[in-house]
This record gives sequence, C-alpha cells and structure tokens, in this order.
Amino acid sequence: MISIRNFGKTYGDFVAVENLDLDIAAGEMFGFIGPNGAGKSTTIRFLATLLRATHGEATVNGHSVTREPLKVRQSVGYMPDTFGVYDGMKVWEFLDFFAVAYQIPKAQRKGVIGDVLELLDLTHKRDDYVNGLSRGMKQRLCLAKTLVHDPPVLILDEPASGLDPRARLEVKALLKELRRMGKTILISSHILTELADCCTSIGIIERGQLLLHGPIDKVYRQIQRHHHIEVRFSGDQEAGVSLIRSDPHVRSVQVNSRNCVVEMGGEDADVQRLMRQLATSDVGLLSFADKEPTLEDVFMMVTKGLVT
Ligand SMILES: Nc1ncnc2c1ncn2[C@@H]1O[C@H](COP(=O)(O)OP(=O)(O)OP(=O)(O)O)[C@@H](O)[C@H]1O
Repeated sequence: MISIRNFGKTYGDFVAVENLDLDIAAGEMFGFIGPNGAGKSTTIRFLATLLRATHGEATVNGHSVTREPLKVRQSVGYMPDTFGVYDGMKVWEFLDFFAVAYQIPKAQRKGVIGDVLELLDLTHKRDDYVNGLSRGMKQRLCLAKTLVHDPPVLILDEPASGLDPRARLEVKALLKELRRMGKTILISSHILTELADCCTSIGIIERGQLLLHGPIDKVYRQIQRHHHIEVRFSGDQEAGVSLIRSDPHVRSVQVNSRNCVVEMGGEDADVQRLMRQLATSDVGLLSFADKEPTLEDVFMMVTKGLVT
C-alpha cells in the first residue's frame, strides 16, 4: 500500500533522511519510531506530497508521490504534527472546508460530516468554535478531518503528542477502530510505549537512517537473544552491581535508585549462572527477573547497534 524507494532529503549539507526503503502492506498499522529530529516528519511529508525529495520515489495506493500527487492526496488522510486553524471557525465549518477541498458533492457533505463527528465522538461539539476546544478535542477534530474523503491510507504525524494519558488512550482506541475499518495506517511517535500494543509493524529511524523495520513480532524475536533483567538488592547494591559487571555476557548495567537493569547476551544457562552467583554471594539479592523486552528496550538496543 505504501512503498518507498531510496528516499533521501538534504538541506544544504545536512542529510535529514538517507536512502530510505520501506514497504507497508494494506491493512497494517505501522509505527514509525524515532527521537526528535530523526527524520520522521520529513519522510511523512514526502509521502503526503508536501515535500520534494532530493532523490528517491514512493507510491501510495499504487500512485506515484512525485508524478501523481493529486491521486495520492485522494488516497491519504494526513494529520500534521502541528495544528492550524482560522479564527472564528466552527467545528462543522472546519470539516466542511476540507470536504469542499476534497470535492465532496454538496448534497453529501452534511451526511459525511455527521458521520465523522459521530465516529470521533464530537457530535456535541458540532457548533463550537475550534479555537475554544481543548487540545485533546482539537487532535480528535484533526483526525476527523483526515477521514472526510474516506481515504484508504492514514498518515498521522504524532497524533497523540501533548495529550494526557486518558486522551492518549482514546486516540489509541480510535486508531484500532480505524484499522478494523480496513485503513492502512502509518503513525509516528517518539513515545514508544504508545505504539507497542496497537502496531502490526514498526520502523526505527535515527539521524535519518532507518535502522530496523518489520512485523512487530519479528522485531521482538530478533532481540529475544538479548536478556533484560531487573535485579533488586536489599543489601549492598554496589557490590552486587560490580559482581554483575564482571560477568562476560553482561553488556550494560543501568543503576537506578531502587533496582538495576542488566542487558546481557548468552544462553539461558548463562543467565541462570549469574542468578545463582548473586543468590549465593553476600550481596542481599531480593529479586531477579528476566523481563519481556518493551518497545523502549528494542529502540535502545537498535540505536546502540546491538540488533541489526
Ligand atoms: N526546512 C528545513 N531546513 C533545514 N533543516 C530541516 C528542515 N526541516 C527539517 N530539518 C531538519 O531535518 C531533521 C529531521 O527533521 P524531522 O522534522 O523530519 O524530524 P522528526 O523525526 O519528525 O522530529 P520530531 O519528532 O521533532 O518532529 C532535523 O534535524 C531538522 O532540524
């Protein structure tokens, strides 16, 4: 549904995105993850036909981003990372503005606007001024706007940024609903946990390079060979930590106030050996838990070059 080949964008000497190749199949919810300035918006704006590439090509819903931008725009609902609106515009007028822009016939516009307001649970805000809406409502309205022309593809640039935890959950539930409706969704975020349980595939970008991408279960499998162990001590944490650090399979130890998190390679037997060593030495081991990797762990390991 989305295919990017050799995309690159430079600003003067600065390389914002370098030789990016990516395929996203129909029906996927693809999480585009990276820190600030990684190149997410640059890639997204290229897909949304709003940015000229330095090199490379992409197709969305079978249409070329560079040669058929109007067809791409009909296929895409794009939500930018910043939200702008004219003063004195009501919620329904905002949606009507986009419905007109997408050439939805007048006779259908009222019905379409009613439908998207209902889907986004905004019907009761129909006649409110957009500027008076809370941030969460504005984000939802912006999502509503991406749906007026019923596009098969949604490209959403940090749709949950700046929202409180409850509003974030609401956005997530909406995205799941949209996926059930058959939309292909690309969503960017630097909040990794936000995407963990709703994406079917992910890509990790840093400094303009796509470091890793693929189905989420495959990415998790790739890092299964790395153990993330949370260790707590009731006694001498320092002695415990230096014992851990002396293990040849240990790659890093992050010491926190109440625990430490150990990243280690090796086999299960190596982990068991370290656990036995800690339990039988005099460091006051309280707990030792081999955790399932979180998306946060995946990101840290990929950006540190531990997983390729
Ligand atoms: N018009 C521009 N001129 C010069 N540099 C730019 C321009 N637009 C973006 N950049 C730079 O390109 C890099 C990638 O920017 P981009 O907005 O794609 O990052 P991002 O991953 O979306 O980050 P964020 O999460 O902060 O939105 C950044 O270093 C940014 O400063």
